[in-house]
Amino acid sequence: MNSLAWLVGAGRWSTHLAAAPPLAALNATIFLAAALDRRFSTSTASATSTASSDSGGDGAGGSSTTPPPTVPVQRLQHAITPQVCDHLRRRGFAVIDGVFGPETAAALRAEVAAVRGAMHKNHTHLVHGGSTGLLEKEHIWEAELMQKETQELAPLCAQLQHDGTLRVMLSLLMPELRLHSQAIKLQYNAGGGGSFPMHFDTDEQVDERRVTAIWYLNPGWRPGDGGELRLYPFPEPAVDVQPLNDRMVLFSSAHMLHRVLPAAAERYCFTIWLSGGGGQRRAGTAGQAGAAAAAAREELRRALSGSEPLAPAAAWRLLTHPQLRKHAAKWLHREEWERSVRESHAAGAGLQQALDVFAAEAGVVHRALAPLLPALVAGPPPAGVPPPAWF
Ligand SMILES: O=C(O)CCC(=O)C(=O)O
Ligand SMILES: [Fe+2]
Repeated sequence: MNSLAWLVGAGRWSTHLAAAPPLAALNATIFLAAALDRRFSTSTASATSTASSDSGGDGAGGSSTTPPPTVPVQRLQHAITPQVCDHLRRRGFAVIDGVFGPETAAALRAEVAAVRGAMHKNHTHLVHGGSTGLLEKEHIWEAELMQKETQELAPLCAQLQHDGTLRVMLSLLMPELRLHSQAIKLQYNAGGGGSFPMHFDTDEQVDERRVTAIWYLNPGWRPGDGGELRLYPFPEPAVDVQPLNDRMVLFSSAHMLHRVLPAAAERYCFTIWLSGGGGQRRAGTAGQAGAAAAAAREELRRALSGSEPLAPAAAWRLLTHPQLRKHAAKWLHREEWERSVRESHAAGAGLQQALDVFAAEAGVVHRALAPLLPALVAGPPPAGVPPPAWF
């Protein structure tokens, strides 16, 4: 297969690194700390909606008296505002503080801690030349709430696994998401440098995950503890989200490149993935969609077949194209992508294989996108190039 066929091919990756679900996520990286910090203060200000007035306390490390019997899910009705959805739609992510209040956050944290004994290690999935390997991430433990025994250890999390309030609120304000189902995962990062390499949470051609919602449960978090979630809302610069207590972050599962920076301290969170469709999108229109996708691929092939660099506007139209932007983002951040792979796994043959997969993928993207790279490096996109759609 030539580079371009691989890149815009029929939805199967011959080479990729995946994080959370099998075959689901691709990995990569860069980031300019000072500029980003400034950008982040602006972006969080507009992304953040304070859902409660009693969220100021730090929850005192989970030492609350009586745990609340249920999660006050009605608070999500206030948390998911039109402003939050607007940010999510336009920028691909949104951050909301004080979602459930400190007591509930402490109780949720205690539940994740209670499930620790039933957790398994998280693995990076390496797909290379048709075979798949699993590479353990250091210090990262996870649990899905499949078993009754685990649900009994974490009743509030089990409530959230089934409660539809978040899904309904997002569906009301963003009907285009067509959300249909959800799944929860509890995560404990033991510190000691635990991190996630760059990845997407899904590939549109693999499943219908649309929105990732992560709640952080870290009352004592301080700068220096690490473990920030770094988002790469390409073509905008990266944004760091501190894993602060009772904070929820929402982002596009398929299009938001992200990673977790090495954590020096223990870190608790859980994730709800909201998925769409239930097959509705494919039913009936599969033929049309297939034809449209084939035409789009053909158009891309033509555009990228030359060897001359494209002018900035033409190049950026392609760089923000749904089929190319994720590769462009990873290529742009390739140094950090490689670093994140090294940071997330122990030295050894598995890490070497992951680095080989990284090098192969970065090389393919480099060759396939060659006419666009001068414009990408010179960035940002010129005025008039439409921003990419996130959902
Ligand atoms: O822990 C986080 O902040 C994000 C984890 C993550 O990216 C994942 O589970 O896919
Ligand atoms: Fe992720």
